[in-house]
Amino acid sequence: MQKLYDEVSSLDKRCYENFGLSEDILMEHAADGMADFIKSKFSKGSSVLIVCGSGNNGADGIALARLLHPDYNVKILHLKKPKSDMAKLQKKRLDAIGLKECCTIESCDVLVDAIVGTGFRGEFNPEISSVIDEMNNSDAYKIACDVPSGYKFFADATLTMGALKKDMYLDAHKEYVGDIKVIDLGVGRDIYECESNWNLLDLEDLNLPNRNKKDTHKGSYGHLACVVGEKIGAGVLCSKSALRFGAGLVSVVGYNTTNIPHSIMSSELLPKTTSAIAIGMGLGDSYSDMDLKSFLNNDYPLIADADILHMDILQEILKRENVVLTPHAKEFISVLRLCKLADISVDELQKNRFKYVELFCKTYPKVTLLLKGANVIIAKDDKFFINPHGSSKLAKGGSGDVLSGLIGSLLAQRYTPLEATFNASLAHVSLALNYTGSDFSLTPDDLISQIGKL
Ligand SMILES: NC(=O)C1=CN([C@@H]2O[C@H](COP(=O)(O)OP(=O)(O)OC[C@H]3O[C@@H](n4cnc5c(N)ncnc54)[C@H](O)[C@@H]3O)[C@@H](O)[C@H]2O)[C@H](O)CC1
Ligand SMILES: [K+]
Repeated sequence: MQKLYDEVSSLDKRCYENFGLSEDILMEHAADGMADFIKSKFSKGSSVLIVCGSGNNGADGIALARLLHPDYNVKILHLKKPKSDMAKLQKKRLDAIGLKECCTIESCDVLVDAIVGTGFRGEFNPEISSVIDEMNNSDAYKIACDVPSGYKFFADATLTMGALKKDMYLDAHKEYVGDIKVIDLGVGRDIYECESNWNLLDLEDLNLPNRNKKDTHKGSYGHLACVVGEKIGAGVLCSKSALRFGAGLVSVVGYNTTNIPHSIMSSELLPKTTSAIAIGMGLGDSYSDMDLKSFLNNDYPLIADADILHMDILQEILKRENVVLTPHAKEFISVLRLCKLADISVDELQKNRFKYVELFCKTYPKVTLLLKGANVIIAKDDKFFINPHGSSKLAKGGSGDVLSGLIGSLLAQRYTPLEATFNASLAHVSLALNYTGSDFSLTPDDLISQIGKL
């Protein structure tokens, strides 16, 4: 797990004040980290074009040019005259060793975007936009210094300074960042970083269910009751995934339980041995609120997904102690509307995913939320996690039902709601990563059949 930050200038300040490391020292380490990265990937003599802006992001780029010259065929393009004190200082140092400047985006092996970093505001003017378009059309290996400029530069790798920035994990930014690597700035990351409520999940954080105890039986692993309605297929996918992920027993529950697999049980009412409930997937609108209340008149841990996220009964669900909500963007705006927290468009949500998740969690601190997306957000109270390992392979009907089953299974096996949710989410993305077929071909059944190989 790695920490994520809204901003790192306060962390830089700690370096100046607590460790006697000046801005200059931090910048030299930033440039050195980028130089090491390039040296590890490209042999001496490779051509490197560095495009610089006028602030400290540009200054990082100018320092990089000095460190690579003359072993590499370095060219520098100043889009604007150096303006910040550090950019002026770095330019003076570079001028002292003499380096060719160029004025167009020439063909090169490595192209470094040091136009703007965290100081970017507003929009680019057409001139800079067209340079970035040219850079994007280059065949070079593309490196973003700190962050891709304005999230318009398509990087193969983003070399980010000091610590991970939350903004890099906004869904829309996933196209631009490429592989992300943190560069240490003169002190180890553990020393540079301070507390943060936001964390990035690593695949290694996955904690799978275990069967280490020998004297057990199916009841030891819980019983998930999956309340199904009109579209039975969704409930079946959820149930099959839950059973495969270790729940001792799984039942589909409701009025429509025909044609279900032999391994799944069925009943009209909640089974007595129920230890967790999954509700919402394929529910349709055939149940009255009274019917639904009969499934909710208990305090079992519960995962709510899909159709139920649009229903008034959600208010009742949110009062429960151990509840997990797994909306996608459209469902989350419905949840926010039902809760009278915000009436917003999907677009507004996607631009401000972190803010609206924080708003929801502040109002419902007992609820665990998983907001689906290119980068999944998992949150409870003041703890926030981003799972960035999902891929477009998962963009298919039924993937979410499998995820609900994984969460429900862990809830039934008595993981806490937060643990159940982030472990299920990590398992879900791992299933897609492990799938060896073509990207477009993954089906929910493929996901379920991979569970046994985790
Ligand atoms: N710990 C760290 O992350 C460190 C980061 N470093 C680098 O410093 C930059 C941030 O530098 P700063 O000077 O604050 O800002 P920028 O260079 O990103 O941008 C300011 C620069 O850009 C111009 N500008 C702003 N908006 C626009 C716009 N819409 N169009 C055109 N130009 C724009 C503005 O006029 C300024 O001139 C960080 O990203 C790192 O790369 C340090 O190296 C040390 C530690
Ligand atoms: K940049």
